[in-house]
Amino acid sequence: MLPVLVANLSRMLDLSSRKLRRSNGNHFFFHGPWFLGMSIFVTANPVDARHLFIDNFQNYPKGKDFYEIFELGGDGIFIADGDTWKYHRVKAQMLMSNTRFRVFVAQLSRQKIENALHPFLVHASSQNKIIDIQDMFLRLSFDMSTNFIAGVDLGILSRDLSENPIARAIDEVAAALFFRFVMPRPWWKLLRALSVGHEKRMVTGGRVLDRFVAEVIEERRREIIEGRDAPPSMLRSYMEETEVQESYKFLRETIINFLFAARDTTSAAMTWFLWAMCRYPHVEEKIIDELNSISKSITSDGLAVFEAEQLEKLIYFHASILESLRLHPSTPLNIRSVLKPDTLPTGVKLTPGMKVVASMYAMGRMKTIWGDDCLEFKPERWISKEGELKYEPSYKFLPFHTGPRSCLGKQIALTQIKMVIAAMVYNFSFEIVEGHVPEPKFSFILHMKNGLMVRVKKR
Ligand code: HEM
Repeated sequence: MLPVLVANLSRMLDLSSRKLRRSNGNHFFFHGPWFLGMSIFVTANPVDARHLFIDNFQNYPKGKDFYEIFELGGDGIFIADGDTWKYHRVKAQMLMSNTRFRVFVAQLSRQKIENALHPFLVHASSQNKIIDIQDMFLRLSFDMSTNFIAGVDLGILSRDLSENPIARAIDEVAAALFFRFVMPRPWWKLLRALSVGHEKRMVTGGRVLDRFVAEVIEERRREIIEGRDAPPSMLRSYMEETEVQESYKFLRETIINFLFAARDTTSAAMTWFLWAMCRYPHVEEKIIDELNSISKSITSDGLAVFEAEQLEKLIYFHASILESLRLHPSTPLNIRSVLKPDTLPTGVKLTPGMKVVASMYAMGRMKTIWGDDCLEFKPERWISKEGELKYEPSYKFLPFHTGPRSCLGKQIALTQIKMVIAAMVYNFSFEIVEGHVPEPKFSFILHMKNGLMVRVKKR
């Protein structure tokens, strides 16, 4: 069974979605070889999701295996369970729901659009260059995230697209984490003991990240001691609180967990959305019409930039982003452990030691949830007859997860996606290079396997 699984990894999302669509109850069990004791319950059923993530959420923690796989992130919000998780969650929630913080993130996004994104696209357009827009979004999203999380701008999105050691370390660590996730535990443990392959890169990448984190914490500490002004950031705000001032461990875990939570998710969402704009020009046209109805400022380059609060008014644009996330959720799978024996409302019995996987990718493609046209890209499905946004329960639409562990960065991510995409499609047109077929890649994040190669033209 396992060699078949490994050989089909790249097609795993589509294969499992097909199986989920055909299975009674839209769920199934996957049993690995007996000697691994692997028993996984895979579901795309909203009734299961509601029970697992909301009603009996305490029984489905991330678990010990998850903790071991993601050891680099320590006890951070993304990894921890119980009281440690709650502590991180309460602190982060307070900061991220603060209006001043949200306004600051929007201002920062605007600066990045004007100073990095627009110059990059103007240059690419004037040179008639083919660009990998996935790589561009990863760079932009990394710059934006390090800025609001740690207060540093690494300037990774630049004209020359030079390689950055910190971004490379994150990529290598993420690939190694995924390798651990899909390989039997004894296998990756052996590679770790031998310090070879992904495991070796995990160690070297981890060191680069730790050095980066140590430097930014030291820099913020000096700013505070010397009474220097600095733009607000998560790190600075935490360090100004006496309670956590000295806890290096807490600050380190916050930076690492938030970098992993924010960078790839947001950039993957932007990449699939831009792909949708190229693939469905009638949707793009409607979005541009909507953008024409709100106020904008014109930069010295003669390019339009939109403010977050203006973009909030646009229903069709918002609906299109939800539609893109429905078909291409940034995190395609969500994994949990089983603490105590439990019976789901659908009658399935789960026992401790099993793993539970909810496929957001499959859920977005279920006729039982979205109707016969579930595979079509139709922003209209999110809009009522009265022209308002339709409410869909979060356990049915899981790209930002649901329940007590739902995404804390949802509003920030939506703001960034809207500001960036508006500044792109209003000023530039994009065309996918002929013969380039974007394909989902099977990993924690729904990246495109071969990037998204496009030509860009100034409108
Ligand atoms: C389009 C962009 C994003 C998507 C689709 C997304 C999606 C998700 C999902 C599915 C989870 C649940 C993961 C799990 O339980 O295993 C999650 C958790 C989380 N997200 Fe996001 N996210 C996005 C952007 C962001 C950003 C920009 C931030 C930070 C500013 C962020 C911060 C977090 C945090 C801290 C958690 C952990 C919550 C907890 O466990 O209590 N996310 N996100």
